[in-house]
Amino acid sequence: MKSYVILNAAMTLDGKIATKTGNSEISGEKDLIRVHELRKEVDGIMVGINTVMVDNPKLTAHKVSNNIEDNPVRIIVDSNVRTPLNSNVLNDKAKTIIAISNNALSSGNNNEKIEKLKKHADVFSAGDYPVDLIKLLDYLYENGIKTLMLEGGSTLIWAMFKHHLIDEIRLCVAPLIVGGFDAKTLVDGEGFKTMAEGISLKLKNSYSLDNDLILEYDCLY
Ligand SMILES: NC(=O)C1=CN([C@@H]2O[C@H](COP(=O)(O)OP(=O)(O)OC[C@H]3O[C@@H](n4cnc5c(N)ncnc54)[C@H](O)[C@@H]3O)[C@@H](O)[C@H]2O)C=CC1
Ligand SMILES: Nc1nc(O)c(N)c(N[C@@H]2O[C@H](COP(=O)(O)O)[C@@H](O)[C@H]2O)n1
Repeated sequence: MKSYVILNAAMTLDGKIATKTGNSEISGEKDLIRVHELRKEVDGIMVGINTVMVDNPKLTAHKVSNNIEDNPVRIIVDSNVRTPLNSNVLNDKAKTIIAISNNALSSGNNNEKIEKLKKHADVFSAGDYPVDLIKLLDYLYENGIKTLMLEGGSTLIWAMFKHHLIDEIRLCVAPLIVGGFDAKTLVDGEGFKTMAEGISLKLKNSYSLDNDLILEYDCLY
């Protein structure tokens, strides 16, 4: 069994989830409240290590609650043990799991960093390289994370789609165009070769929040 995964992200009308400089402040205040209500509902929230390095997010429900018990378990997918020790995700506001690769664990080069991380987080290793997402989701489910919010970024979202691990999408489309070859889109990675291989979606809800459009889809596999 694996966790039920909800991908939540904000993108510009031209499909970017950050500008070429990594600025990702896209959606309006009402959408951010929606995001934090969702964080409060789910058991876990997962991001890739680049998101931690670029945004230094807290990944708590801080806009809607000060109660630590409302915060989801934070999961960082970090094959090479790059999580900075002063990251907000290592604060005491919620439990954190750092998922690393078996290669990073067995090389011996990261022992000191892993010991330091273990003072603030659980460290779980799966897959030689990169992190085996299927094993990770099994582990999360077995450890009580039945619902998991995936917040990004583009590389991790691609890997999760490639393995058919995303069940639902909640997307905020903001009325903005930023362009840029180097600006991250909702899904990057190597991509599928044909439309036939693409993930089919079923639109199940759409509504406006001030100037933002919220789209909700089920993934059909
Ligand atoms: N607008 C929005 O809703 C959001 C925007 N962002 C933006 O996304 C950008 C970061 O996205 P990316 O650079 O694509 O990085 P990412 O956050 O997706 O992290 C990717 C990294 O995760 C690690 N990783 C470990 N195992 C992996 C696996 N099995 N598959 C894939 N990756 C694995 C790799 O080191 C990989 O480089 C930032 O600029 C951030 O601001 C991030 C979250 C939400
Ligand atoms: N849905 C959404 N809309 C935006 O406008 C955003 N900027 C994001 N970004 C995500 O939120 C993280 C910051 O979270 P904290 O408030 O620090 O907990 C950021 O890293 C993105 O994951 N999302």
